[in-house]
Amino acid sequence: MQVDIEESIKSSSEIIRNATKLATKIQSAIEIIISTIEQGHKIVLFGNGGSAADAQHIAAELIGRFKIERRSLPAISLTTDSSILTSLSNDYSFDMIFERQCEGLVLKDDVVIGISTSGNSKNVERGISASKKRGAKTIALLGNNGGIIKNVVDLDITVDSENTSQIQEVHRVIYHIICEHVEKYFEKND
Ligand SMILES: O=C(CO)[C@@H](O)[C@H](O)[C@H](O)[C@H](O)COP(=O)(O)O
Ligand SMILES: [Zn+2]
Repeated sequence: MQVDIEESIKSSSEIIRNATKLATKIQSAIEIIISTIEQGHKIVLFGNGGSAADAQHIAAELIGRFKIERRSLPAISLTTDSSILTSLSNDYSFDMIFERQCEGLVLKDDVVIGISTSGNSKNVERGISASKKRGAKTIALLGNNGGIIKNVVDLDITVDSENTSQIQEVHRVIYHIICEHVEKYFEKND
C-alpha cells in the first residue's frame, strides 16, 4: 500500500502556519490565565476524546512543569474521575458531565477552558455556560466555524479547518505556546 505521507505532513503544516492569524487571541488567553493565577484562582479544563487528552495535557503542564522550574500552577481537568463521569452519565445525561462538575467546583474569577474541534459538543457548551453563571471567565479552543460554543464563550480561539485531527494538532501548538509564556511569567514573577 502506497500512502502519501509527505502530502499529509504538508497539509498539517499549512494549517499550523495559518494559526498565526490567531496570535492576538492567544496573547489574550495568556494574559487572562496569568492574571487569574496571580489573583489566587484556578484553571479548569475539559473536552471529549482527543480533546479530553488535551485538557489533561494542559493541566499536567501547569501543575507539573513545561520546560522550566517554577511553582505548581493550579489547573484541573474534569475528564479523569471515572466514578463522577459514569454516575453523571448514568443518572443524569452525558450532556451534563462537565456542567455538574463546574457547578460543584468552579468559583468566581476562575478560568474555564473548553476544547471542542466541532464547536458543537453539548457537554462542553453546557460546562462553559454553567461556569459563566458562576462568574468564571471562559475560553474555548475550537475548530470548524466555532459551532454553538463560539456563541456562548468569552474568548474563542477557533482554528480555520474542518479536519478534526488537524484542528487538534493546531490546538496542541497553541496550548504549548500558552503554557510556555505562562510558565516564563511565573518563573520571573514569583
Ligand atoms: O481524537 C479524536 C479524533 O482525532 C476523537 O477521539 C475526537 O476527539 C472525538 O470524536 C470527540 O468526541 C470529538 O468531539 P469534539 O472535538 O467535536 O468536541
Ligand atoms: Zn485523535
